[in-house]
Amino acid sequence: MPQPNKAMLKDLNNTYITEENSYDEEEQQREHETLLASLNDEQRLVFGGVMDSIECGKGQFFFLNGAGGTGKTYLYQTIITKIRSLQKIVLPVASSGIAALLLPGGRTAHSRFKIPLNLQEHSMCDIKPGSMLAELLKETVLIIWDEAPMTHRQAFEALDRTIRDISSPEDPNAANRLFGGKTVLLGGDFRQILPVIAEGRRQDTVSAAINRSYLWDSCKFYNLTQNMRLRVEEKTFARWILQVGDGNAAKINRPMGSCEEVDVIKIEGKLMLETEENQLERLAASVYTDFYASYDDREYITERAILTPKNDSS
Ligand SMILES: Nc1ncnc2c1ncn2[C@@H]1O[C@H](COP(=O)(O)OP(=O)(O)OP(=O)(O)O)[C@@H](O)[C@H]1O
Repeated sequence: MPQPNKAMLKDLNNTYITEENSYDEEEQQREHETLLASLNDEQRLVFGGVMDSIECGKGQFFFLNGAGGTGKTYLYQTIITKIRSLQKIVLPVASSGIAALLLPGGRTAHSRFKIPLNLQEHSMCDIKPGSMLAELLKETVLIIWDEAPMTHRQAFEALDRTIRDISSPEDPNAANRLFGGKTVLLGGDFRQILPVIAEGRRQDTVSAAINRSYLWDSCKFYNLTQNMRLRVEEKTFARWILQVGDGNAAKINRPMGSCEEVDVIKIEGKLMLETEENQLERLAASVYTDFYASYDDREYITERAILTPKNDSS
């Protein structure tokens, strides 16, 4: 009887790798074909670029830029199902738990890569060479990281150093390649939330963003521009959000002589919670209705969130 080789036995004992290899190839292939058939030209271009980088071992670093509704998640799903149908490993992560739940098999980046909470300029992830997680990373052909603009650049840099470090004993070239030669696809929208620096100034936020990293010089940039949402009210809302992000939304005129630097924009009444008192309690009660009856319902929790971009509740 043929004996399994050592590398195969090692993989079988690695629960992380076993878990990632447990997808049904045929089911993934079917799902992939359905998604692929409806990709628009912009999405197709990105799909081709990412697959080419993986298949030819180019190890490219990509950024997928696109406003809400332009089909980033849809495209990630198309790529993920393709890779899993080939019995290869892709690790989809997101900066926030909510976005991670939208990716099949997704996790938050901090939990997946053991990124330290107190990042410094030369931090590394807490992944020991030879550990199960290190072996999983070595086997991974693609990392997808959604909502990248809201994570501090030092988190990506820590992951870059860590993958080079754990891969280089077996592959000396890995030490000189971005992410040790792995293909990495970041995505998101710079108009949305940028890294939150507690009590930071504007320039602190700007210098923490991924586009200020040494990694950015090697990044291939893709843009999705077509809004793929079908419902009219969703399209209208998406258009308004885009105007807010671009600074073009209708503003409320400032009083004559005001030296205030920030603009005040008009928000439709139906999006407002009109209340003078107990504003935080009212907000929480309105977003999390029936919280105690529903807090352990995955769908209920996935569908709602309160964002506070300035890390300031007052
Ligand atoms: N090529 C496509 N064919 C059919 N439907 C699509 C396609 N691309 C996206 N969609 C649909 O459009 C809607 C928005 O897409 P998706 O959620 O992927 O956008 P997104 O860029 O991830 O948005 P957000 O940043 O708000 O999460 C979804 O309902 C999705 O199923």
